[in-house]
Amino acid sequence: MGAFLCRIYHISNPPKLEPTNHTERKLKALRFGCLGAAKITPAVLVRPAHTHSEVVLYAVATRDAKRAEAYAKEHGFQKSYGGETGYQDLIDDPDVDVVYNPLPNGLHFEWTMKALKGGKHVLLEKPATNTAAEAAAIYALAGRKNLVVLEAFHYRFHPAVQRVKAILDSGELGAIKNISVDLTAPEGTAPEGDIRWSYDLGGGSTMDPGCYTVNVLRYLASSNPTAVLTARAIPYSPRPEHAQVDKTFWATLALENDIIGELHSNLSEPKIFGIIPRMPKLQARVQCEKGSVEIFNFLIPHYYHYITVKPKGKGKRRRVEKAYTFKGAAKGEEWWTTYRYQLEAFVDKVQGRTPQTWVEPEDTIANMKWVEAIYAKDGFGSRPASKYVYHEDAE
Ligand SMILES: NC(=O)C1=CN([C@@H]2O[C@H](COP(=O)(O)OP(=O)(O)OC[C@H]3O[C@@H](n4cnc5c(N)ncnc54)[C@H](OP(=O)(O)O)[C@@H]3O)[C@@H](O)[C@H]2O)C=CC1
Ligand SMILES: O=C1OC[C@@H](O)[C@H](O)[C@H]1O
Repeated sequence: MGAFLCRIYHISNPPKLEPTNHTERKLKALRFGCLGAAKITPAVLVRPAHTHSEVVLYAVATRDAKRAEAYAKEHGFQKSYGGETGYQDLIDDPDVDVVYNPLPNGLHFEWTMKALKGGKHVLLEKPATNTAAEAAAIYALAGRKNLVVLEAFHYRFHPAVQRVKAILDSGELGAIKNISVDLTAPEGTAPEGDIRWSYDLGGGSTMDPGCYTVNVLRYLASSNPTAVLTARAIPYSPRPEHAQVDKTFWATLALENDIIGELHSNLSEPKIFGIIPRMPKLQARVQCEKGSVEIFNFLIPHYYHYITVKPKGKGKRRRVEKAYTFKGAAKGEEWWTTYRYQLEAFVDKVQGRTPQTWVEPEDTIANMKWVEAIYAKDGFGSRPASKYVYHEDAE
């Protein structure tokens, strides 16, 4: 219980670097510029930056200049840009090394392409884009310009989910037969007007929690789907503007090596009897020939998680594991969040070091491909492709 409370405390109040280190880090640190005043930025970038000696919270840009100033002051960014040209002004700032892009999904493509065009590395929120073709175009440009782009599937950087994969890869449980993933959020988590309910901005359950279910399925299976066997979704509301915005979806996929994947996400799980909020579901379960492994809370395991391994056979015993840090030399602390581990890897990659793990371009592109395939099967259709056109001669 003490360890749990200590971890929770440090997640919200990470120990800040000493002032001497703060001064030193200006020498070789990466200056981050952040697009928009998104709710997720403090967790993904601001708090992790406080404990990373090579990260400077340099600038933030929002569509409103006053809000940009206030946000910069509140979160410790040195500079702010605002108004209609704010995002582009931030990209054009020669002192920005890295752009963090947590804009609505439908704007990821345009602003990532613009940031790359401006010569910046990009930490890009999930899902990378609205379509697989857009994700491919981003990585093609990044490759040509020798810049780093990472789709922020933060959970992949934490030791917990890597431990589950290591158990599967060890062969202890034999071949994988079935993987089922559930990711749900209680009603009210995404209120009316939230970007997640806008088709034009790339919203919907399959795009939001759903993109993680596709990702963890592919990650644990170490293979890609071959077909979407079934898919069903329910719209957010009966209003015409929500006809293609899924509140919840279920899908069954066939994967290479005879694996079946069962995915479900709900962005607005109704209250029990209309009054009692439901607990979020955050599980991935893997059935294998010789047993099973399940992780509770693969998404944000830094708060709390457990991995239950049930090997089949005489004398084999069920065991429960936890992994807040890596065994061996890899960096980390009990209280490091998924986002902190992710920032470590991202900075390592940009600085030319080998990150502990990475989400490769093909992985991101394949994830978008299968998100789109689910939308094709359930009839909701892919989110609209961006109207932004990148001109090669503009490089
Ligand atoms: N990694 C993770 O754990 C999580 C990732 N995410 C991802 O991060 C992204 C942001 O999510 P979230 O923090 O909830 O988003 P918010 O709605 O809080 O922020 C989105 C930002 O986008 C900017 N924006 C620009 N154009 C528009 C527009 N037309 N409509 C609305 N906003 C606009 C706004 O910036 P401005 O201030 O300039 O007005 C706003 O601050 C999404 O891609 C989401 O999938 C979200 C939650 C968790
Ligand atoms: O990235 C995310 O993680 C948790 C979800 O509940 C949230 O909607 C999503 O954007």
